[in-house]
Amino acid sequence: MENTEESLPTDQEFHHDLVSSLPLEEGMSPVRLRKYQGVWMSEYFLVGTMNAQRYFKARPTDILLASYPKCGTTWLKALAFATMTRIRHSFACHPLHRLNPHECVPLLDEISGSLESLSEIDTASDPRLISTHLPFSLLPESIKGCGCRLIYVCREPKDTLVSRWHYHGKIVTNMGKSEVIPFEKMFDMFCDDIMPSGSIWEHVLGYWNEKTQTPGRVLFLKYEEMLEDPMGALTRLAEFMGCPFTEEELRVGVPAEIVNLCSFGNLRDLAVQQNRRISPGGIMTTESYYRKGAVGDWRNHLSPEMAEKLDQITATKLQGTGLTLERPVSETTAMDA
Ligand SMILES: Nc1ncnc2c1ncn2[C@@H]1O[C@H](COP(=O)(O)OS(=O)(=O)O)[C@@H](OP(=O)(O)O)[C@H]1O
Repeated sequence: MENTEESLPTDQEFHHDLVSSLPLEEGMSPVRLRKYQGVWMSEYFLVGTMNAQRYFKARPTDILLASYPKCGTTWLKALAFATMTRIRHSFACHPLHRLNPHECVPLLDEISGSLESLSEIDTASDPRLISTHLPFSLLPESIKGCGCRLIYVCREPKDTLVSRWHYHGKIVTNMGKSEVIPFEKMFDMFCDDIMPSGSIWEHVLGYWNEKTQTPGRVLFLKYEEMLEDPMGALTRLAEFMGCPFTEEELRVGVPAEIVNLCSFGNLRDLAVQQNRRISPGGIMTTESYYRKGAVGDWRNHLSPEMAEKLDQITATKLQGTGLTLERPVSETTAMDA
């Protein structure tokens, strides 16, 4: 039979077919994982990822906020958005009072898999603030090649795992399911790199390698250091984004206003008051992104043996790279910071 234009699969159908042909892991139900280009990924984000890889056109002026899930993405988005748009928005009626930070910075690998979100990014004016959970290896070639700036936030793996497990519990509840994966099982999957966005160690190292190979391109932030010195982190962020605070802004306390606006306590209270469902896919509620905002909660979940095993993996994977994801010295909470 002759192929007419109608009978050819669209890119979207092609991508959906491709997703269902990929290796499947259902141990993290209801989140289904598929192995794509060597990385376990949440199935929800795969069509969006493929669309981004195929169609996204990066610009040298773009600023990409990248992170492994549960490492401080929400906070980084809030800080970067408030910093970049500070001339436009007064603190009294700031968009962050009514919007979740995830609604202020678009996700490149958008869950919907439609091209709408990509075209919205495409038409945005410079400089564009965009976010992703993709590992560096899966980024669209246009991002890898265009020299745009990357801001990466990383977090100590044991606390990241604990945060992920609690978040997963919320996904299960919000989807009306009852079975939460036992912590021990998620621990094993985490050690074996079978997590959404793949291995935390490969993820961090992908961006770390880019930082060492292309000086000046990547700002590397650590969640624990941000908690200890939020003002210091904000100062570095603003300088890296090309909009350092002026003498006058310092004098009238603009950085402190931004730190307070984006603080865990403030954003969590706003989210709890709103209590509404938001993207991705309307599964999560506004408050789902705020839990403890603390360092060291792994002590309440991991046995000494489990902690030792994860620390060993971290030490082995990062050996010789110059990067550390060390145990934090002090146990700062976001509420204190
Ligand atoms: N403003 C602010 N300050 C400090 N800490 C914050 C903030 N916002 C979110 N959080 C804490 O970050 C954890 C969620 O990580 P992410 O934002 O990366 O999650 S996500 O990937 O976007 O779903 C999660 O950590 P845990 O509390 O350990 O679960 C959140 O509580």
